[in-house]
Amino acid sequence: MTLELPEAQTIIDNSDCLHSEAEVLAALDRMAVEMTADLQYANPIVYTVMNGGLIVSGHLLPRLRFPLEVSYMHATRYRKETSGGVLDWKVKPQESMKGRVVVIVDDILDEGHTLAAILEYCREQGAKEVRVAVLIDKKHDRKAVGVTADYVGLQVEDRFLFGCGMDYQGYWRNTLAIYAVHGM
Ligand SMILES: O=P(O)(O)OC[C@H]1O[C@H](OP(=O)(O)OP(=O)(O)O)[C@H](O)[C@@H]1O
Ligand code: HPA
Repeated sequence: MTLELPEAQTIIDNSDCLHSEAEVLAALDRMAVEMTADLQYANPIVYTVMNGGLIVSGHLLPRLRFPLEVSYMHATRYRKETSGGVLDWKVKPQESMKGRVVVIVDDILDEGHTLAAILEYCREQGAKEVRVAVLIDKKHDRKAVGVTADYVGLQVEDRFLFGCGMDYQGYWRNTLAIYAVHGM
């Protein structure tokens, strides 16, 4: 369902800004330093998990000043809802990852079911190593067993977030700052 414009505007006007644009950019700088130290000689394929990973990748990739290939996959389980359901693979990776170092970039590690399925897929496909970079790791104890990220920009409280790739009812992926929906 598409929101009426006033409603979409009210959502952001009433939200709580948890991390400013400057804080997000500083977090991306830190992630890039760590990733460069670990991966500059690894010749990785870096996959953006669409749609949420789009903004993070757009800012992170130019900070990785070493040779790498770029691709994407699309897996979704929240759609326009605030709780996740069954994972729907819309686009699986198209190229061979056999023997390669694979880096997965996403906006958020929440309950971890999306990443669990992606990690399983990459290992089945013969990736030599899989590293995970997320801007946000949400703080709670409902994580899928064994799912962690190697590079994390910000630890954020357990609220429903939007901005920097994350949507609320399909809107507001297009900010750099991170917001929490009022009352959620
Ligand atoms: O850790 P989890 O609880 O599995 O949630 C994290 C996933 O949820 C979001 O994707 P979503 O399903 O909303 O798809 P979208 O990015 O296309 O909106 C986000 O971009 C992550 O990929
Ligand atoms: O808090 C969230 N906000 C938006 N999308 C999400 N996908 C998982 N968790 C979230």
